[in-house]
Amino acid sequence: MNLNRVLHEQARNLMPGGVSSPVRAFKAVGGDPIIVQKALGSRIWDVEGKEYIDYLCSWGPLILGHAHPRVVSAIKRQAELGLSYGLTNVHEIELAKLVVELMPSVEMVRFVSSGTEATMSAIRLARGYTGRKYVIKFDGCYHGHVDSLLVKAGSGVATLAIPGTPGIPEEIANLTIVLPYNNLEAVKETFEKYQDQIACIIVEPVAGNMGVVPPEKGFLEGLREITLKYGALLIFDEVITNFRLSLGGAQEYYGVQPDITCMGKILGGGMPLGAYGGKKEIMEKVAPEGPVYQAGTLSGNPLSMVAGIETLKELIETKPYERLRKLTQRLTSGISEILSRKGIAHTINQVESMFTVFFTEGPVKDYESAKRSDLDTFAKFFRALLERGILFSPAQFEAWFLSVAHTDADVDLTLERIEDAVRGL
Ligand SMILES: NCC(=O)CCC(=O)O
Repeated sequence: MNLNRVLHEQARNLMPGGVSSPVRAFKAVGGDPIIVQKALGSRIWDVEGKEYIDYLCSWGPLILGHAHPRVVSAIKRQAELGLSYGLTNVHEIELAKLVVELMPSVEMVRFVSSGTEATMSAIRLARGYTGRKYVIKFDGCYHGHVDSLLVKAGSGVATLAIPGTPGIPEEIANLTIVLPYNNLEAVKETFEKYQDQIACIIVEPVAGNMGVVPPEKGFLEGLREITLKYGALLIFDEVITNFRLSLGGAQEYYGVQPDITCMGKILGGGMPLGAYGGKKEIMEKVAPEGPVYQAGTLSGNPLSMVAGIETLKELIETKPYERLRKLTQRLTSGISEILSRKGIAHTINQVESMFTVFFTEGPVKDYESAKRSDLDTFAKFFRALLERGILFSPAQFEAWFLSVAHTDADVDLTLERIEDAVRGL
């Protein structure tokens, strides 16, 4: 019997669904989830020794590919010097400096251990700073598993079609107002109704959790304008987009500056790391400088810090963005060509090195249109590719990622295998 299946069965007795995060169970696409043995560069191997070209890239952090030598040796060096101090270390100062230099709107930053912690803390800070309680989020956006942000969320919640999550009291969910993405009119109407009761808007500047959905022209600018008008804060959840679209994230890419930015994924170079940051005036409200409390035993962990520092330095020194965009473009146009030839309805949304294949005519501009994708075709496509050694997100409402380790030859091989896979669809 397949070792992946044997181990998954064991795991299911020990961990809910046999996983530490729901999407890893491959529930929406059927078939056995793979159990990983190792990974290097653009490749990942399961416990059977089967090799895959990896476009999941750990859900986004691995822009340098798996086990990049520069990052790995920094972690090894640091490990000899201690794994955690629970006190400030010099690497925090260095990474904070890099973040402040690179992200246009960030003057001060607080490190945490995950993207979820970053968004949870950012919301608290926005409420503490404004003294208001309502939060606006967008349908199909996902900001981690924070109570008040898990309302009509994308990512795994959308994938498993969970309408709402038990365990979140109505009183808390009621403080979150959910609006359609790319719909400024709805935002305006909501502010007219709630006026000065809205603490903040939180938004993925490029949605990545209903599949990739770019902001329409004027959407982010409009959010900036409205929040300024009503004295609410604008929070960009850049956990996926930071250092992915450009060195300065989506805020640099689109030229719109939020008040608070949530970071993660690439920031930690594959180690657990999140952060939130923004203008000094706002960040100085965070304890111990100010009254808004937030803490963490492992926050600023030296292993995560050095992994983040080396990742950012590598990106600064090599500026891989144009090459990544072109390589991704070659992959997406190749996929589109193959699907068109086969007469399979599809739309591919790409922003730089992240993209999603939707099985619908499109355009896909919000969660309503993303949901038109034929999930049955998606599942078949996923399984056919997995069988042929191509791994991407086992969920429609996520992104594919390329890394600097992916080569032209990888893309050629991927297209060849996709061509073969769709023959059977
Ligand atoms: N884009 C969503 C994620 O990266 C989360 C992955 C997970 O739920 O494990």
